Amino acid sequence: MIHSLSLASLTLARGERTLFRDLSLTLNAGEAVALTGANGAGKTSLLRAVAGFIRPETGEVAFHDADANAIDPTEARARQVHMLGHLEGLKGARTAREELAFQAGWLGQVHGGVDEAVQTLGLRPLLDLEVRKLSAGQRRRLALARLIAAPRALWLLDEPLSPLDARWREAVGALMTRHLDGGGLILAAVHDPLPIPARSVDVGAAR
Ligand SMILES: Nc1ncnc2c1ncn2[C@@H]1O[C@H](COP(=O)(O)OP(=O)(O)OP(=O)(O)O)[C@@H](O)[C@H]1O
Repeated sequence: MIHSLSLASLTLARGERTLFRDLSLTLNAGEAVALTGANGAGKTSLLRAVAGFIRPETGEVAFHDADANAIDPTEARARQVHMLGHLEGLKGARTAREELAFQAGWLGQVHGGVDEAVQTLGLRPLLDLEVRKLSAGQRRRLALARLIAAPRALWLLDEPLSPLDARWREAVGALMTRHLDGGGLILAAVHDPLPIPARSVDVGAAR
């Protein structure tokens, strides 16, 4: 299981533009880091680089287990990392129930995981609605279900709380705390502080 994530001297560019240079960061089991910075600073791009969707110009993303052995990045990303982006990866024409079943099949749910996610995220009244008919906050809760249904060590979350109301921010905060208490890791791009203790890293400062 991933016990630490390290970013060493990462430089990221999109097109002609360098977003940031030489960003280094270590995240250990039980810790959360909040990536901050202005619009366009590169927070989402950094999450995507950790997830393996963008190749850095320089530097390295490495995953280690509890014995400090390197985990093959492809293996780590395929089985031990959740990336939850703005677009959430949901299909509008599916019902919430179909979406949950699809996600669970795709990601490999634990026994009873979907039921637990439905319960924890208050999804029961939404199950027969098409995803496109859900509000932004309801859709986000549906997207967050995969974190419960198919547990993985490292959560990469892009503004996870932004569409949620106070009640669900608190509930997702409790979910994050439980994840960290169980040895999980959270790297989240945010504009507002996370409702859990987290180190802040200003992506915009690494220029
Ligand atoms: N696919 C892409 N091709 C080219 N440029 C891109 C691409 N995706 C993002 N960018 C550019 O990279 C820069 C950083 O974008 P990114 O989404 O990482 O910023 P961010 O810090 O997450 O911003 P925000 O706070 O607005 O979400 C932006 O200038 C954006 O236009």
